[in-house]
Amino acid sequence: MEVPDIYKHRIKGHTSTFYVPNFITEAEEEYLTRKIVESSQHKWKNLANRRLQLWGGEVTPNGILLSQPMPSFVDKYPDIISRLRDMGAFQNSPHGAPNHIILNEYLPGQGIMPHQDGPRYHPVVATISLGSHCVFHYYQYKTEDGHVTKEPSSVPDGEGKSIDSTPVLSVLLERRSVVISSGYMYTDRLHGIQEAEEDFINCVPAAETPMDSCSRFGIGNFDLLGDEDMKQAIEKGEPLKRETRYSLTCRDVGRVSKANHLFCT
Ligand SMILES: O=C(O)CCC(=O)C(=O)O
Ligand SMILES: [Fe+2]
Repeated sequence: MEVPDIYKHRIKGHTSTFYVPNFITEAEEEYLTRKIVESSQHKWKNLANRRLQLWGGEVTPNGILLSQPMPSFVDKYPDIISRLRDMGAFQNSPHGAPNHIILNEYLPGQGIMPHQDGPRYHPVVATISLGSHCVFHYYQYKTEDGHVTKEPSSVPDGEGKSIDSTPVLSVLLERRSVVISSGYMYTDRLHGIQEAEEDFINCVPAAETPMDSCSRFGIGNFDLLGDEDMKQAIEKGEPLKRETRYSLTCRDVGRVSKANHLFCT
């Protein structure tokens, strides 16, 4: 499979966010999904509204990865790790490629609250979607006087800050796609997925909405979408029904410990 060049896939108006449709093939999606569905129950961690698995090891509260081998279905077939490395998604990260993956499972109706992934990771995350689309929203904090922040880094660490409920960017994540969030989108913005069984993409062309002049239909990546049927459904204003979705959120942890020897790489 030809490796995509990340810079061709930048979301207009957002210098540090990239969207690549069909990052993995249908056969790879089917294989990966089967491996996930067949994985043993004890690998899952159950949260209140979704469950997840950690691949590549656990990260300590101090931000050290207690490294474990990745499953072969992310570094042999399909070799997602090398594909991400080769496309340049992690070109400035300590290892040039992800060494840790959080797999999330969402049933229709499940989502994730707006949050930041925090300083334990190098500020880039590549999120691959399997099985279903979803709509990924990025948000900004309000300042203490209630206004939104204009400049990246103008608000310190987000704890306790209130969040502006109007997204700064919404991205439709098709199944088999990857979205890459880096730079200020990682360090200064939040991201989340609303709890919904179907998604209604706003059909008002953004030229008529003041929020973001670069987005069409309320999403910033309409022009980058790969699935013509989905584009037509959006143009017709049809709701997009969610199925069970698996997300592979790939990250690079700078500090790694193997076999109980702590060292920095
Ligand atoms: O599932 C997703 O697409 C996002 C998950 C996420 O934000 C996270 O695991 O930190
Ligand atoms: Fe996250």
